[in-house]
Amino acid sequence: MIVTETNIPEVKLIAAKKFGDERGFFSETFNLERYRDAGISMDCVQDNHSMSGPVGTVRGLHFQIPPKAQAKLVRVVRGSVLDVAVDIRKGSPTYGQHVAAVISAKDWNQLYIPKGFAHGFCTLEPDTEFLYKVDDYYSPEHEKGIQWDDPDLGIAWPVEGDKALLSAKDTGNPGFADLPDYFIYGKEG
Ligand SMILES: Cc1cn([C@H]2C[C@H](O)[C@@H](COP(=O)(O)OP(=O)(O)O[C@H]3O[C@@H](C)C(=O)[C@@H](O)[C@H]3O)O2)c(=O)[nH]c1=O
Repeated sequence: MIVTETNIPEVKLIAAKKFGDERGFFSETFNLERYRDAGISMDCVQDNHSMSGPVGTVRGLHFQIPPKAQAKLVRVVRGSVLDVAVDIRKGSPTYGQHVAAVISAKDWNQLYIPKGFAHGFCTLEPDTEFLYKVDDYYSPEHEKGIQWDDPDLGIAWPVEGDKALLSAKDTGNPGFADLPDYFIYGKEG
């Protein structure tokens, strides 16, 4: 496995090893010890799997607030997405900045998103299947969203605002300027 830093050092791109043979392939997609040694410390408690039919489906930007904040390790087993992580840690040198990376079944890559980041993605292919591990349980009371296409964030989404397919919930998310200081840099836990 190869771990690469991104423009926000705490967000990491991972290339998992894939062993191909005449049957198909084998891949370790998570290994507590090895990921920890690579600086990715996650006590995962839940695995999630979503499928998005149409190209241009947008899910996000989402996060859970403390004490139910979640780190996420995301990957794609069918299709591809533009995956986005926005730094929402007040006082962070990269506050308000984001990482955007194509995560795909073909590239077999993963993105590690620590606590203190809002996360979302836009599908680039039909029927994209998105898998992710999280290190705290789903808690609707702690769940928050930010407007995915807020111009303040400057995210180059691969879909026009009026063509994106969103959940009803995600059409009503507040803008970045209205975000309370849920996370303080250095105290994300
Ligand atoms: C996230 C989640 C949802 N659900 C339920 C609630 C709801 O009825 C249904 C669909 O939920 P949502 O519309 O919130 O699903 P979705 O928009 O896919 O939410 C996800 O988006 C991505 C970008 C993330 O980063 C995730 O953390 C999560 O917020 O699934 C769970 O039971 N457990 C979960 O962990």
